[in-house]
Amino acid sequence: MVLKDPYNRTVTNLRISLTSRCNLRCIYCHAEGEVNPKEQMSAEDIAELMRVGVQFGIKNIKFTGGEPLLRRDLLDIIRSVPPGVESSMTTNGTLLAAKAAALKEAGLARVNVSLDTLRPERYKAITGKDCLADVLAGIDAAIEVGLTPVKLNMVLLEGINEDELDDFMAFVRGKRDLILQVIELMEFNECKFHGDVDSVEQELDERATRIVTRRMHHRKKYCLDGAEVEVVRPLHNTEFCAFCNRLRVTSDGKLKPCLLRSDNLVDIRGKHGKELEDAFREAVSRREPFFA
Ligand SMILES: Nc1nc2c(ncn2[C@@H]2O[C@H](COP(=O)(O)OP(=O)(O)OP(=O)(O)O)[C@@H](O)[C@H]2O)c(=O)[nH]1
Ligand SMILES: C[S@@+](CC[C@H](N)C(=O)[O-])C[C@H]1O[C@@H](n2cnc3c(N)ncnc32)[C@H](O)[C@@H]1O
Ligand code: SF4
Ligand code: SF4
Repeated sequence: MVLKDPYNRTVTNLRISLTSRCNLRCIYCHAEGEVNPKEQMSAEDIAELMRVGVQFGIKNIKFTGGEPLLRRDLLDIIRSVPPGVESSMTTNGTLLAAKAAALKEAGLARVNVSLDTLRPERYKAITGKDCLADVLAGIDAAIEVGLTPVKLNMVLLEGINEDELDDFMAFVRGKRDLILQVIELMEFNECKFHGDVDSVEQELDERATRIVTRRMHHRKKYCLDGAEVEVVRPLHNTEFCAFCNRLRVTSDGKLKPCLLRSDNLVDIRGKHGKELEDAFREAVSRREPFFA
């Protein structure tokens, strides 16, 4: 049975934050909208939640965080993804090189790797750590073992990386396993680097030989000069929200109907069986498009 929210949006995608911990300190991080989590869901509870999700029509599961690769029981969690469900992970990639093969073997389908710059000094300025080379090695390893397509998540930051768009396109050009995602900054903690996504879209519109609209969020995917570029543009975008099919789960065990709200969470700590199913239904019933 597939659940629909009061706005007729089906929920097919579960986005699970596995930890609030991270080994980087990105200047813009929204931490998936989590506010001071104090506990962490166990692998068993996550497995039960995924089973309930599948009962209600979940087809895709995204693991995120914090940094999901910091979870020691990550492979157990991936192995417990119910059959028939596509699982993917969004990671900063710093620890990916050594773990890519095991992730693939455990059943993970693909990864998105956050990479806002191809220049080491900028990487350090954005994330607080001088480890761009590790991320690049992680991307190579992910492609090598088939965690593909690998999406490179580049958050557009005014005065920081807007001039690197062509470099990124050159980086993904001709590589069928790499897709560039240009992401609009969602401002949290008064981060003031909102890049000009309008101009990027305009340029891509002019240069693209093919434009595809994805079902999810009605995101646009541009094909140009052998490069694939997806634009994630959530702010004040009523279409993005109208086609939102995801339910989030915070690392401390709360169902979160919208990334940008924290006033309508459904606590699932200590809930199992029928109680958990009811909580899942309740969270879906609380979903509202943020930009309407
Ligand atoms: N506002 C908003 N932003 C989202 C939503 N889903 C993803 N994002 C943002 O989109 C960017 C990319 O997120 P990822 O975790 O890499 O996943 P994705 O691209 O959404 O998913 P896939 O295309 O399935 O890999 C991040 O900046 C997320 O914060 C959403 O439902 N609402
Ligand atoms: C919160 S991170 C968690 C997973 C992992 N640590 C990583 O960085 O990929 C998930 C994604 O959200 C993006 N993100 C974080 N803060 C954001 C913001 N304020 N606006 C837009 N995207 C953001 C990151 O670039 C990353 O691609
Ligand atoms: S690596 Fe991910 S979770 Fe960590 S600070 Fe950067 S965006 Fe946030
Ligand atoms: S802002 Fe909320 S409703 Fe809109 S796409 Fe994101 S999670 Fe969905």
